Amino acid sequence: MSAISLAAVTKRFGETAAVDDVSLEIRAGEFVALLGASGCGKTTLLRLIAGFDTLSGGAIRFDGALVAGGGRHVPPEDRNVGIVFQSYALWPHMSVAENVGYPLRVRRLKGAARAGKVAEALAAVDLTGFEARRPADLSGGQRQRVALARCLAMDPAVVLLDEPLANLDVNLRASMEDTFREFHQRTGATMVYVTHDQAEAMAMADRVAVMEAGRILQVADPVTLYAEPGSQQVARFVGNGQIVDGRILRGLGPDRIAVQLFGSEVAVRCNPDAMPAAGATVLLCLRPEHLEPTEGAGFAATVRKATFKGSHVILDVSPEAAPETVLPVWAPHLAAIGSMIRVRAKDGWLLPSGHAAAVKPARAA
Ligand SMILES: Nc1ncnc2c1ncn2[C@@H]1O[C@H](COP(=O)(O)OP(=O)(O)OP(=O)(O)O)[C@@H](O)[C@H]1O
Repeated sequence: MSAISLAAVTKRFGETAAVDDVSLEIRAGEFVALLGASGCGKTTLLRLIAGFDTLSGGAIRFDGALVAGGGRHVPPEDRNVGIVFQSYALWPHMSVAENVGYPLRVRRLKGAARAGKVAEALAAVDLTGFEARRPADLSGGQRQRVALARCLAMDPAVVLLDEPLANLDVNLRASMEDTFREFHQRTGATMVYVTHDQAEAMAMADRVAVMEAGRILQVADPVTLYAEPGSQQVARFVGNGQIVDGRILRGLGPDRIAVQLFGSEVAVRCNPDAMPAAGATVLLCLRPEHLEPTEGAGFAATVRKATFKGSHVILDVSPEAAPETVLPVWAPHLAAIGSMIRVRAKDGWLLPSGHAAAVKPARAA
């Protein structure tokens, strides 16, 4: 395994900066997901790490050794990087065992040593017994596991994965997520995983880097990213957070603050270093599970839509105080469309605004 250091990495195609001044330290053995919408630059960044493209600026280091930048470009085959693509890239005329053994053959590993490594790699992805099959006689998930085994057989220090589950159906994706996690635990390889699917990134990665327009907006572990998004873009992209206006009433503690929301008072979490002053208008991120129907205090809202989800119901409601806003609410029961209910916000996250003034927590009465 190798630590990867990206320092002010930039890649321009003509006028477009596909990757724009990206700096990121990936620890040896870490599993990092690059997450973003189509065209945000994640594949380009992966290609730069692999060595398929040259940098326009910045530097890339593996374990402190410069592999790209400052006029230097170590070619892909000398970076000890394994790559798994969306399209599997298997040889159709070769058997499973030949496909997995091919890079070892190129490295001139022979006989029992090669066969041993192939068997070990196939066992790791649960494909023992499939050695003689051709790729055409495998399912999509099995083909992707062959591609993973081929990568594993090389003992790469770094594994790069470019949307490897994009061609698979929903059920297979879930079982492949387990396969990737096990692969990571087993090999201890440093992994960089490109995806536009936030659930996939959150399920597998140690840290997720959210990208937009060639830049990293935020990099954090999945729990922090979900609970404490640093910007509106991240809040919306991760977990479909709704952004609403509120007004600061008073501080409640080092990281809690009372906010007026649709005419009712709610206590929300906030960054202790970015407490806005009382009276300030702020933006809150609310997720469906932060909201619940209530008989008591809360804000009045009209039910626009009710969707049964099995374990729970999602009610789309519009607050009376902001009829154009639609908020999904996690509810235990269905409610009639058009009915008026009361909704309580039991949690929420105050989005950092960047120009905050301190507000003192209220004294205990
Ligand atoms: N070889 C190229 N020549 C010109 N522009 C390119 C080239 N490769 C990528 N781009 C542009 O750079 C930007 C980032 O592309 P990239 O493929 O890295 O995005 P992505 O986030 O991986 O998207 P997707 O998920 O659709 O693959 C896009 O605007 C794309 O059109």
